[in-house]
Amino acid sequence: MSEQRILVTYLTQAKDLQKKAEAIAVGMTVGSWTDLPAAKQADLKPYLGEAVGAQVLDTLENGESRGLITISYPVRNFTADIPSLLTGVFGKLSMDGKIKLIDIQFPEAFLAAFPGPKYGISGIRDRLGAHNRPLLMSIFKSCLGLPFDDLKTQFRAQALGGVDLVKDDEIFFADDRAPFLERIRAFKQIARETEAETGKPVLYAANLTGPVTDLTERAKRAVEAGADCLLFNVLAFGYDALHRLAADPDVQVPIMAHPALAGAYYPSPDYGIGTPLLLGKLMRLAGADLVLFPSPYGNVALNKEEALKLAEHLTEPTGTLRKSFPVPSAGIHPGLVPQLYEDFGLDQVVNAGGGIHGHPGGATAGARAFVAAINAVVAGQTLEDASSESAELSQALQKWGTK
Ligand SMILES: CSCCC(=O)C(=O)COP(=O)(O)O
Repeated sequence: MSEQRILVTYLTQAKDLQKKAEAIAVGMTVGSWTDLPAAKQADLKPYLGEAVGAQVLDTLENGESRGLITISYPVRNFTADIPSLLTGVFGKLSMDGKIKLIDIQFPEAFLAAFPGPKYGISGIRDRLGAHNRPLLMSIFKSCLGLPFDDLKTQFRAQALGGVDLVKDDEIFFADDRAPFLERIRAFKQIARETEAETGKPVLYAANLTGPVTDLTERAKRAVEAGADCLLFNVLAFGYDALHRLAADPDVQVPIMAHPALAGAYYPSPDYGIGTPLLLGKLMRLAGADLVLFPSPYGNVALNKEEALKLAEHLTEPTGTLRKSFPVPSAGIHPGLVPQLYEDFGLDQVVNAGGGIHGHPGGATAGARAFVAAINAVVAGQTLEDASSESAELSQALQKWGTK
């Protein structure tokens, strides 16, 4: 493991990108190099970073070059966790002028220290018995402050429409009117009733909240209460909190990563962390079974190339890590299902809040419209054709159109 190296790519600008890369390679590892006596150099060499590439993309008006630099770091510099990794390759560097962390490539030995998703795409599909189509998820709109009975009614309505998963709103922390364990038990009972009626199971993703020191215990209690899945605000709690939940053998449920806070990291072209790494590679490494991210077409759209790369990182072969489900989200309505299918394929979760609850016929009709749209695209049918057999889909297309 000690001979292996981690390759890190940054987007930055400088008069001389190669020189900047060399300075970072030293500065982020042993601190100084040329000034060290030979004996000290020999001692520290195994820890020294190395500039392995500099690629100019643009020449700026001030004469500087803007481009990609790649630095290799010895694996021995890190402990097997994401806080060590991010601090080691981008900690103080993230505050040192225009520099954006774009990608990290891991050697097998480093990857092997991370268990990754416990269920992944295949485990979730097995649990639902749904293998040949995108899954469908509905989001509570909203949760905060609502009486428990209203939430039960909302849950039943969504489940009756045929969704595969229902998730809490990510801002549902103050849940005293519908406490975490009580609503897990109540929704489980409703899920049993709706499955008896529709023949379809539905999984409920409950928002896991609380002090970070209590998370594992709360997750275990959720599992004992019958939880199917946990929603988790990974960036707010930190990747390592997800890692520890995913690695715990008693937390036997899939974990769904919400991207809340991601906008504080990725939108700048010059600073922060690129989305494919932030919400793709690192979420999977930390153990997310499903990862929500802004789709390229909705109300908080992500650049399409980045969204596709992000999904690729969640699903491409990576060591022994299971694949995470891409969940392109925000502003999704049934008319977007053909585009979602074209872009993200079979292995995705179609996810909607407003696109289900805003249906003129209510949430059950909204979910049915999505089910009809998903079945249509998988069968190679147009939505227009499918809408002649689904009044709910027809109404949805009238309301939202197909773009
Ligand atoms: C920005 S990705 C997270 C999407 C999300 O959590 C959400 O509530 C989307 O709701 P919508 O009504 O836009 O489907």
